[in-house]
Amino acid sequence: MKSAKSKQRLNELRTPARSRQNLAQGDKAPVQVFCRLRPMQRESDSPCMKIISPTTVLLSPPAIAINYRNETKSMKYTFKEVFPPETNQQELFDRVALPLVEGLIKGKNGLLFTYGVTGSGKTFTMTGEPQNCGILPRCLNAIFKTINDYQAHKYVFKPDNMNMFDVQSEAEAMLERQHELHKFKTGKKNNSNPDLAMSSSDITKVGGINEDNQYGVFVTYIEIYNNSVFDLLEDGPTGRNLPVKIIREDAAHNMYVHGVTEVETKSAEEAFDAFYLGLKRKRMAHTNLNAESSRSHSVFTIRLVQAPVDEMGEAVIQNKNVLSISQLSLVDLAGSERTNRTKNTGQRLREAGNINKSLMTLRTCLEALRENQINGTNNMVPYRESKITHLFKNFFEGEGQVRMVVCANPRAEDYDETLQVMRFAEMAAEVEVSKPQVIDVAANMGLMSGRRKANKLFYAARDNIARPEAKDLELDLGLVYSLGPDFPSLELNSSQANHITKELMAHLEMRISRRETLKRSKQIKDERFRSSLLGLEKDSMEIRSENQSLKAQLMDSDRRIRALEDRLTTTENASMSFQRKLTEMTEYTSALKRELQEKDLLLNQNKLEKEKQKKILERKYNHKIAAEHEKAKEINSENEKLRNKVEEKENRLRIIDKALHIDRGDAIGDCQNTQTLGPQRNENAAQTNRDFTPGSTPRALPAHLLTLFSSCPQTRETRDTRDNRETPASSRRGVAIANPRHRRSLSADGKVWVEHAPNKLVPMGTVMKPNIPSSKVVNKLTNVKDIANSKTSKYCLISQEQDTDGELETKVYKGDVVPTCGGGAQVIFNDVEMLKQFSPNRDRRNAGYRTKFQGVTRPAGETPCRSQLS
Ligand SMILES: Nc1ncnc2c1ncn2[C@@H]1O[C@H](COP(=O)(O)OP(=O)(O)OP(=O)(O)O)[C@@H](O)[C@H]1O
Repeated sequence: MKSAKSKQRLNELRTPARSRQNLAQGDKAPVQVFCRLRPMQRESDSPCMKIISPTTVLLSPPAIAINYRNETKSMKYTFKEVFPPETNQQELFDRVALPLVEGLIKGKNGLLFTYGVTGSGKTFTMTGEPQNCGILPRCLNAIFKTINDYQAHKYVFKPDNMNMFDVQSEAEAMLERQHELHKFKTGKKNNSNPDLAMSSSDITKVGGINEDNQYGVFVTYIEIYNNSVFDLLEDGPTGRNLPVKIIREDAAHNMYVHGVTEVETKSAEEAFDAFYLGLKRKRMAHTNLNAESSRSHSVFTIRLVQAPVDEMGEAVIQNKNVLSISQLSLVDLAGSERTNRTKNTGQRLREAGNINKSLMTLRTCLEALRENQINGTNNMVPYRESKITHLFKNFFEGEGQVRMVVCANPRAEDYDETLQVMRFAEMAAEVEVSKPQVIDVAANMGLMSGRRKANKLFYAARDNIARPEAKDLELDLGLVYSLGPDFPSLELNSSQANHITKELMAHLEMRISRRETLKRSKQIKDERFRSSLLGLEKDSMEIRSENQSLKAQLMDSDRRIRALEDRLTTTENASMSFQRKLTEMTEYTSALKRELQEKDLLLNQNKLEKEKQKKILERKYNHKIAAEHEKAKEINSENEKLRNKVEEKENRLRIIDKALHIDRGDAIGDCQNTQTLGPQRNENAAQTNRDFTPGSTPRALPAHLLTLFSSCPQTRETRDTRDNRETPASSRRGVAIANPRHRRSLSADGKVWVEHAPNKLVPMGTVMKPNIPSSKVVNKLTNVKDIANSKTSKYCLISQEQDTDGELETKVYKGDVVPTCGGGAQVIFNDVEMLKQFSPNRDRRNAGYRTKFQGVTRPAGETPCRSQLS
């Protein structure tokens, strides 16, 4: 029951934005609008603004103004305060921002805008220049100078990512610090800009700090660009690649950027580091008006977390509900220039459109708010239409100090834009926001003030009490142990001074009772101290053992790290050597590739050359083949002619044969030689003549042999026989008759042969030729004497041809040489030997190098020629 009550009470103590309804009417304050005029750039420039009082400016339309005809009247605009061009940064800070810093320290929210045309000095006012810092660095310096002695250790306060904070114990915070230290060692970059450093004498210290609190400072830096929110402090990619953040409402209905990086900073320098890191990432675009014109709104927020220390004045109370969180948002708005004036196009135009739209929404929101406040209406204010208004909705709807510095460039060229700015400023100044309320959480919890100081003094006394010089030490222990006010005056100067005795008695009694109270209090404290000492001792022992185990872990980790480092070195060496090899191999491969390409090229060239040659040869051979075809045709026609002639001759021979049969007796009688022959021989001759059919031999003869026949000298009788079939018997005397008696073995008859081998023969190799012992070999029968002489009696013609299967066929035509009456000779062919040779591969059955005889005709009783294998 008690805990529920205390919880409720703690919830009440928190300082979220409260709704306006809960606040009294008197708790409102108008938005404070200041005006700062920047110096003129050129002396030749004519101004359109004049300061007529410390709070008023006069804006006069110059002749170049767009609305010159409509607005010829000069207008007065009143501000909380007007700062002339010569106002320095410190003055401005003191007047405008210092109260916000004071409010922040006291737990109040604050919002400060700089608003104005591009180049009017917004960034100069907010950030400033090197050695001439603006509001932002001065705020940071002032905050840290003020809270410096009262800062909590880092990570005691930890953002819970829902716009609130957790409170961690000292041990947890220490662990995180160690973790960070390790991270820092392994390469954290320093973004600090020394130019922002200020001499400590220039830094203002704010009063009114609650010394019984501990403080933590957190900064965020966001950019609103093209109506999207980007976290400028987020680790990772820069520029447009940053992820877009969304605005959300926390449990206390405060708006915040969800997932934004909140950096805890312990000094102004650390905060500058964060600021410069964000600044680096900020988009700066160039326009025709200003080479460094900011195209986005940037919001730098400082959140101050404070929590009361416990009753001992030492550690922060470990309860997130007692935290007080205040924030100061410093907003540098983008320039409010007209787009047509800046000559923007494309992306720039879109940016300018978004900038103008968001500023317009700001204006619309403020107008609607003012309308509601003046008329008591409850019209919807379109905060959500732009990110900037959505984010700061609480300042207008809830509570907080809102201030605006309107920056103005008094030159005439800026009149039109400045006029708009002035109107906006005038309107904004009429808007009221609720004053922030501060609740003293510690007082509500029953904690005495001065705890921290007492604790400090206690430690100082404890440290110094043992020293010899301690007796001279003046310790202000009054706050801690006091027996009340000093003794009253005890001088007894008369007997009627009883009242003095009474006073003394009363005083002494009071002191005695006070002493008793202090004694009791001391006893209680002693008890508590003892128990807490025990607790501490216990904690200390735990910490010691934990420390030892952590040390062991650390050593182990160190060992592992060293081993990993060794491995890494080895791997790196190996990797380098592989890299070298890889490079070599790559070079080698590329050399080989080059070689291959060259070879391919050569090959292709050769191929092309060959193709060319082939085509040339084809053309050549096609010509030749065509010529050969022509020749073959001619030969065929020649053959045809010869065949006709042969047929003609055959016919004649048949006629002769007939005639011979009819007039056999006469014919024999006409021939003298035949008279000596017996009837048997005549019969043989007749038989021979019968065997020798006119058609057989000539048909088997090749063409050139027919030529031989025709080339043989012919007798008148034969000519007559050919010419006249009915030639008388006496006239047929000269017809040569073959004598078959001379036919002997083809190889052993001992006769003289004429071996006619017209062509160069293919060496037969495996074939045994017939044995012809005495022969005369001729290639051409040009001389008749070769055959028509007394010795030669046999003729043999050897021819080689290819058969239809492409096999070599050797034919030996044999015949008897019979002298003719006219002194010539005729050959009577009576035998043909045909030798065919087959390749063993052609027919397995013929394997063994057999030679076949085909179509061999030979006279009876003769030994056939033998072919042998070689
Ligand atoms: N009060 C001043 N005193 C001296 N110089 C000033 C003052 N105000 C502005 N300037 C100078 O004017 C220039 C433009 O100022 P600044 O960049 O602050 O303009 P801006 O309004 O922020 O422009 P943008 O909207 O483009 O960001 C700067 O070089 C700055 O030094």
